[in-house]
Amino acid sequence: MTLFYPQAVLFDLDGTLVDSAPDLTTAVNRSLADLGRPPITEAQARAWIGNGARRLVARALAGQREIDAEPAQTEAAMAAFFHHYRDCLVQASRVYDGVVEGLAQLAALECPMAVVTNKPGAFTLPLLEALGLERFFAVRVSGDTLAVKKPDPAPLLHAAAQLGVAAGQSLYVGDSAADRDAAWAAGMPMVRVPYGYPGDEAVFADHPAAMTLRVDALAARLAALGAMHDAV
Ligand SMILES: O=C(O)COP(=O)(O)O
Repeated sequence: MTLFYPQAVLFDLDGTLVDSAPDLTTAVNRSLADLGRPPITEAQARAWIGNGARRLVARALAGQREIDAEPAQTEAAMAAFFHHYRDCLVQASRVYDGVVEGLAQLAALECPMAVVTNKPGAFTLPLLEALGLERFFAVRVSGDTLAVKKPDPAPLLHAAAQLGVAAGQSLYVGDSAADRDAAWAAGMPMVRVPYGYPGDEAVFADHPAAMTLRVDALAARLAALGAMHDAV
């Protein structure tokens, strides 16, 4: 039997590397206020993040997760969101425990790493830079880098190709059903973090991810596996 040892590790951003829900809630609520609409709670935002900013804003306008069509004010609310989120991008957002340590250990193993997020590209690099994480990632794929976003597999396949590693030789680390479905469709093994914004827990209950691990625990396992590999 050959051990699976990933040649690259790809990471989701919101809910996996960074808890961005408080600042996303602030930006959404400032946008709703501009339109004279009532605010949402942070708990609602946590359940509605994961399919890109536009879907979050549309869900906030509709007041529910499941929506058949975008509410009429979505375009105006999105323009306001882009304005407001710039102002509060890193007020309360924080890196999850174990992330910096884990990324540093993977960097020391010379593991190529990428971020694959549904967040608009205008916010991805500024957020990573403000939190000191950008240095770890050779490749960043955002929600608007391609014409499609997760759960479509294309962003993961694009990131793996940019790193020069086959999808099946890469590992994706995420928190949501969109992450799980994108990884599955890309033929990429997935590790789920034990926190984040799963959104629809029922989906995970039916089809669990491969493993649930914090980023530091994942890095420690890969370091141990690598040492075993080298010893053979
Ligand atoms: O903007 C979002 O929906 C969050 O994006 P992510 O969880 O893919 O990082």
